[in-house]
Amino acid sequence: NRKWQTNQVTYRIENYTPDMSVAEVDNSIERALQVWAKVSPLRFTRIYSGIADIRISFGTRNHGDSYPFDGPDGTLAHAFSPGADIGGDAHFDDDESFSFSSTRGYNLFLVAAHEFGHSLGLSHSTDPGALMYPVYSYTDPSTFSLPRDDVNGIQYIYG
Ligand SMILES: CC(C)C[C@H](C(=O)NO)C(=O)N[C@@H](CC(=O)O)C(=O)NCc1ccccc1
Ligand SMILES: [Zn+2]
Repeated sequence: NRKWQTNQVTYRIENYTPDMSVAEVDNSIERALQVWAKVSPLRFTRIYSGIADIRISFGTRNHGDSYPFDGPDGTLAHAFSPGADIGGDAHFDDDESFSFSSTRGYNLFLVAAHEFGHSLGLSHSTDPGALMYPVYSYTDPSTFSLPRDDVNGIQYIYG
């Protein structure tokens, strides 16, 4: 697992899903990054042009990397561990239905928080209660608190 060599990490939202409003996507992404900022020295800055460390995009099937998505369900998203170019980037499968507040479809905040764990250098956890557990399970975003296993994981990498 690589790591970012600076605590200042930039991100750019490159496109949007039709499932939610722009404001809801922005808010979900920002809150998902704050989950990790809160328990680490990492600080995230949004940029609107140029090359960001974490490039966030929605796509289906072949979407520009060697890991095509698989249509509805199955893989929901993937992200690359820290590094240049595709390193750190998070891609969301737009054949999924993403949601903001309802439990319909997959909650974008939760999926993004999991993906950004990968973008920061975390792999999957074997702890079923962890955010980095391989399989999505809904928890109320308004009461979400990062599980201890994930806190330990990020603090092991970034101190
Ligand atoms: C092998 C990878 C590419 C599978 C992929 C993933 O882990 N992405 O980070 C993924 O979409 N996993 C599904 C589960 C699966 O494919 O069996 C998932 O629910 N990931 C999103 C997730 C997982 C845990 C908490 C929140 C969100
Ligand atoms: Zn994952």
